[in-house]
Amino acid sequence: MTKPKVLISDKMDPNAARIFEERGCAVDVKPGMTPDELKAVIGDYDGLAIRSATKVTPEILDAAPNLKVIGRAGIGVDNVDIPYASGKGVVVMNTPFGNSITTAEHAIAMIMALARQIPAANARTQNGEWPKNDFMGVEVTGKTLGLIGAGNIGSIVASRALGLRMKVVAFDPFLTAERAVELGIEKVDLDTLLARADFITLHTPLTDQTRNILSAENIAKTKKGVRIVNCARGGLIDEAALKEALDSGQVAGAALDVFQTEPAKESPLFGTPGFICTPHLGASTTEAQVNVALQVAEQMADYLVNGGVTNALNMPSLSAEEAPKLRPYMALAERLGSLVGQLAHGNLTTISIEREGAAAELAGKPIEAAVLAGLMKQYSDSVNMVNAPYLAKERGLDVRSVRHERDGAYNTLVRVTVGTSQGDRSVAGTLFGNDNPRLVGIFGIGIEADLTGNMLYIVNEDAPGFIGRIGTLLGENGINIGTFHLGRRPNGADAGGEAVLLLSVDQPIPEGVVKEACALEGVKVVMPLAF
Ligand SMILES: NC(=O)c1ccc[n+]([C@@H]2O[C@H](COP(=O)([O-])OP(=O)(O)OC[C@H]3O[C@@H](n4cnc5c(N)ncnc54)[C@H](O)[C@@H]3O)[C@@H](O)[C@H]2O)c1
Ligand SMILES: O=C(O)CC[C@@H](O)C(=O)O
Repeated sequence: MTKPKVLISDKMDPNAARIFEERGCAVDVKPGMTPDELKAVIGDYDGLAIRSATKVTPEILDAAPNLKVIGRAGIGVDNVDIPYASGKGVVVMNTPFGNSITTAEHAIAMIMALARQIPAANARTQNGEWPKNDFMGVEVTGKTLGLIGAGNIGSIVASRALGLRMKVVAFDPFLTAERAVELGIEKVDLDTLLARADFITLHTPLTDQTRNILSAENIAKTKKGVRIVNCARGGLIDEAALKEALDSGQVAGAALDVFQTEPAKESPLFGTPGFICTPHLGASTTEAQVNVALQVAEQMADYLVNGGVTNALNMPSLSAEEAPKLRPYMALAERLGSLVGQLAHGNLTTISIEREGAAAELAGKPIEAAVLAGLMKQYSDSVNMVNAPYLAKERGLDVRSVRHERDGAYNTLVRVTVGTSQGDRSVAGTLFGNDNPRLVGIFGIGIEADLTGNMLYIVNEDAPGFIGRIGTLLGENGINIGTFHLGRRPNGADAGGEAVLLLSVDQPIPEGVVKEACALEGVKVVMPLAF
């Protein structure tokens, strides 16, 4: 088996390359490529490991037909076009905890640096000035810290600030009252935070809701002499408004690790009294970089080699332990999705995926994604488990997953039902011997078959002589029948009802033969299928 190929395109701790190699991937390390250079080589790779410098744009993704996974050694993935990657079926992962402590410590360092004006005092002292009277600081003890965003990093900042005997108030719409109590902080609305905080620190992602959360208007609501820290993302603060507020004294100090435009080689803020900055160093400690490099390489290799999914932003998680158990179910689910997609006519509006018996004990999302991949392949060639749920959503398909506790006739069963403008259509399958996907029902008719290769689905009046007629027709056209499966409606009835015939054949069935089969006496439906 050829090894999956991974490209590390940003500066990353060497442990990443070591782990990739140990886990069975071939790895190239090429930090600092231009977008054109990356575009020229990305087609060769199955995985791309990045930090923040590489921008994964639609143009790069279009040039990457083999790419299966992008791994961000860090938290923020704003340098990856995730919707576009999802549309291309590429998994995007990050390492959400590896650098949180380090970044929280950077925020605390910024708070202390602002409180005691350490950078300016350092520069002037080293300049030989000894400016002892110019740097009157403030204590942080007893002061109020306003956290905007109390997730991983925000809550670590809170714990350190409480250790420094600060009071902590937090604005975060997703912070529960219980979690606030657990953290020892007070949950408040944004205006209250702005009015009460002596120091404000930002720890949210950059979203439409958080962009310019510290706007001119909101900065005007702060306590006069507030000090502001941003170690999250540029764009959370209106930099022009911050400059004005520093000049007017509304804001006594501001410390930015991140800027609206990076690298920030120039800014009106540079040189402003009370302003300090670092070049996006929040995650830059040896410990954090080893953590994120190890994690990203482990996660990506796990996906490329074993199919395990951890910390993906566009796909449900799946442990390397679960992956082998789920693999035969994925094959079953994809074939059922494909079958129902090929058989159902009319406008598909809903799809329900039911799991019974052993299947009910497994993670539902990957099975759902595999059914959708099988179904959506009828509409597009480039569908896989990653992009199928997005494509289904785009088409307005209402997807439901149902887990039944009850025991049925099979010890494991997956049933897929699509709602169409012509009514519901349902197919069901099981695993034989734990890993052999097998169809056990079409549209309520019990029929057992492997879903494989080229097949022919026929519904006919259940009357003597039909099997001979279809056999003769295929034989006369040189088409060899591999397997032959029969079922009748209603299940267990005698002759005279409706029969279903599912044949596997050794070659695709020409259209002319399909037409001739349609013309046979008693035939209601003939459909060639392919798996
Ligand atoms: N400077 C660096 O080098 C560096 C390093 C790591 C992370 N980061 C950045 O730090 C930020 C926080 O990371 P994290 O790991 O704590 O993320 P997280 O997802 O754990 O926490 C983010 C928090 O923001 C909250 N939030 C979302 N929208 C909000 C809104 N409109 N108002 C208030 N709160 C809102 C969420 O509820 C969540 O609790 C991210 O932007 C990340 O990219 C920067
Ligand atoms: O990789 C870095 O140096 C920055 C990482 C940081 O911005 C993140 O979001 O994890």
